Amino acid sequence: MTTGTMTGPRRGTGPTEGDAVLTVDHLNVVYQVETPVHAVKDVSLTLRRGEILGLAGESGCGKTTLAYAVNRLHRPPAEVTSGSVTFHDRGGTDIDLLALQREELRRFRWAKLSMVFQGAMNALNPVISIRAQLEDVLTTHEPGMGRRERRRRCADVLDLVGVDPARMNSFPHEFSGGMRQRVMIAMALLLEPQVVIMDEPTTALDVVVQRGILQEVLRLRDELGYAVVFITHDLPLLLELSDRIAIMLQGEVVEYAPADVVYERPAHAYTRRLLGSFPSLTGERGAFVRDSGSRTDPTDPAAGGHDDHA
Ligand SMILES: Nc1ncnc2c1ncn2[C@@H]1O[C@H](COP(=O)(O)OP(=O)(O)OP(=O)(O)O)[C@@H](O)[C@H]1O
Repeated sequence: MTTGTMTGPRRGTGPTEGDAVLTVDHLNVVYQVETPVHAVKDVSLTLRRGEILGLAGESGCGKTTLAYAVNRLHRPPAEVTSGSVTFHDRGGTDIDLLALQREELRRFRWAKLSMVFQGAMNALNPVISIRAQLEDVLTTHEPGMGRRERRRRCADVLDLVGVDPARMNSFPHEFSGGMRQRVMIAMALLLEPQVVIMDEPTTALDVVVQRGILQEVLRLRDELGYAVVFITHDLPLLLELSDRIAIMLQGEVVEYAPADVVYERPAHAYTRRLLGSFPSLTGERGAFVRDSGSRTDPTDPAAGGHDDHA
């Protein structure tokens, strides 16, 4: 699915070289089934602080397997057979993610690195209020936080993603899909992580709602400084959003470069084929997520504002 026309790729204004927050080094993941599937092959990537890294490639190329392994969410038969994943914490400590024990991992996830999954809007518990679900994350990770502060943090984070905090006591079914997805993004930002992995976070939503949410993710990235690994089939969208893009093919990263370089001088034949398969990249070009300013006009549905209230 594409999100319509565009003006071109983002040009390198991203974070400076060297300030890495996450390093994936020669990572290999194999599904140990009867005929083993080598789903991630020798992948090396560096995510810089505050960077948006787009990960694209056709269905089955290993994007989700890679994202899960990075966050240690993979389950058997998936096995990391070699390589390393290092998180470079803000305080200067390096954390070997593949070596974390269960309790350390529990503390790490959401707090330092959070993930918004495919179809995440359906991950909310329908019979528990939004407030209770957000507060639950805070109670688990910040047990010392007082009730009033918890409530304030939940309200703040909902406000950040464009959900009226006055609706905090509502249940997920009272929200539209777009608003539920905003709540999931709020949850992912609740503990102010340094990295957010978004795996097809908005593909279930219509194009206008999708753009509104992604504009928000970009604006918040500028405000809060987290880095994003953004996974989608939608290459035109990735070109708009990302500082750098990695293209995967059959488990391997075959192209890894700034968005404008991928667009203008793709090195790999597969990238050229992929670019050619999106008419919006070769036809007339229109609005551009990044060019629409920090906040969209909520009264202008074409601008992808907050028109997805339930
Ligand atoms: N449980 C499993 N057992 C065996 N093979 C699997 C399993 N899960 C995934 N695979 C295989 O691993 C490869 C990578 O799958 P993965 O879901 O990571 O790809 P993807 O790029 O995220 O696809 P999509 O875009 O459709 O989500 C595919 O060949 C898939 O068939």
